[in-house]
Amino acid sequence: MTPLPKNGLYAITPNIAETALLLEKVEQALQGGASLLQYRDKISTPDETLLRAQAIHQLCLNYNVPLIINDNPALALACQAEGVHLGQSDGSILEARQRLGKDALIGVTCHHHLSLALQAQEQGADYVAFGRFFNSTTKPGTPLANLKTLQDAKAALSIPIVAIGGIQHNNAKALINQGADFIAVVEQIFSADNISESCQHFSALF
Ligand SMILES: Cc1ncc(COP(=O)(O)OP(=O)(O)O)c(N)n1
Ligand SMILES: Cc1ncsc1CCOP(=O)(O)O
Ligand SMILES: [Mg+2]
Repeated sequence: MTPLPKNGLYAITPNIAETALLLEKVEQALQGGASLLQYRDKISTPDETLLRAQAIHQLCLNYNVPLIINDNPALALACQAEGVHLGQSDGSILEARQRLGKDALIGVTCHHHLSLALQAQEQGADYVAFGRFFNSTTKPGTPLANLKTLQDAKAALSIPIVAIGGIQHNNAKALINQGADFIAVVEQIFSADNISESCQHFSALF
């Protein structure tokens, strides 16, 4: 099991129909220094998803980067990923913990609510995620968090804090300064002409 790093860039995969292209882009993100990777896929069939998750996990192992599976503890177990990310409607932390074991990394979406984060921490989450912080084309319309959310969270929580949503090279530093241990990014990484370079720019902010 690759452990959770202290901080850094958390790369999250976009929906990409072609598996070879997805894997190529994931490898470029790993080469660019992403310290955590989430496989998030809202378009593939369960069979495709398993094959992709296994291939992505092999890449992550090569770079010593933990793989987090979005939404789906069963898939995390099947591909032996390091963990799972749960939204507020994606099932309980307790169930995921029972399924994946004590060493699994479990992350939880808390939008802009410190109360949800405190609850998640109490229930054994390994990190909490706040956001979106800015306009996001990947997931528009989710509730907005702000810098005060991060400051309050930093003061109240002992587990790592992830910031997500519309994060770009020019707005990430403020989030890190206010307490984000990880910045989670889809678009500005995976739509870049040079994915590795984009990751290097983000990683250099830590
Ligand atoms: C690191 C991170 N933070 C938040 C989310 C969003 O999770 P969720 O609210 O379940 O929404 P979907 O991603 O499933 O659409 C995330 N995936 N990762
Ligand atoms: C999954 C998710 N949850 C809140 S915003 C978001 C999308 C983040 O993607 P981007 O970095 O492209 O805004
Ligand atoms: Mg989800």
